[in-house]
Amino acid sequence: MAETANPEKGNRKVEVFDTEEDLAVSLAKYTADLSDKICQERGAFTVVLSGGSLINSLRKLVEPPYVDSIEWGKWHVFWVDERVVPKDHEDSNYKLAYDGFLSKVPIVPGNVYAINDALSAEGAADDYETCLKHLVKNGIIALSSVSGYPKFDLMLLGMGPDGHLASLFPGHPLVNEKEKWVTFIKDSPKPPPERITFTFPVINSSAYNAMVIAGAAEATAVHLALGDAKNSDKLPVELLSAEGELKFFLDKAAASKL
Ligand SMILES: O=C1O[C@H](COP(=O)(O)O)[C@@H](O)[C@H](O)[C@H]1O
Repeated sequence: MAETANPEKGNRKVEVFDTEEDLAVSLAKYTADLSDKICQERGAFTVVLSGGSLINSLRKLVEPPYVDSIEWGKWHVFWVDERVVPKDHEDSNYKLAYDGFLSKVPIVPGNVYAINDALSAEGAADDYETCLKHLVKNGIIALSSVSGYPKFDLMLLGMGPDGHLASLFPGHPLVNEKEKWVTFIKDSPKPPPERITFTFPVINSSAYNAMVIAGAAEATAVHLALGDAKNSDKLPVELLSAEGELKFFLDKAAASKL
């Protein structure tokens, strides 16, 4: 059973689920409904994944009815951040998503855009940005008429207990990057240190952003992001928005300090 915490604020919605299982069920329906709508509207669905616990929360998508009903052939899959490690490394967000999700659904392999793991962090970020520019040019990724940045259809995001999202960490200058679409970090406070990440202007230009948070470890950051606290140094999660809709999927533990 879900309840809506904090009434709507702008285009932000917050739903709290009794259990992480209920959350996963609702997240699958939300993603499948958007996939249906957007595949019909534009013939392609650009989905951005994060790493971490998010992938496990997508587990209902690889089961009936969704495994059979979603137009997987129209999906184009990206990563909001990636660790600069080989694709078969335990720390790879690609490997996590492939093992837990992508290998279980008929997405076209050529529509899965992993980073080039043969490059340095800087090279991989530039290469990924070039790939995005090419896909904007040929109309697979939309371009926001509001911001001028790429407008992905749906980003499925997670948050760490410190309030970071993607590889944008509290107090790190990358949080303020406005020029690049994709940038790199070599001193990530969370290992591994070398990563690439979408920047906030790209993340916040997304049509739909789903922020998925389960567990008590994140409750303080959730409270700062969604509660009435007035903190001057904003956490990355507090800077999150979306052009269309930003929806928080929380379990009771994550929402326990609201
Ligand atoms: O390092 C990362 O952490 C965040 C949060 O992960 P979680 O396990 O606490 O949900 C993740 O969203 C990001 O993609 C990943 O690289």
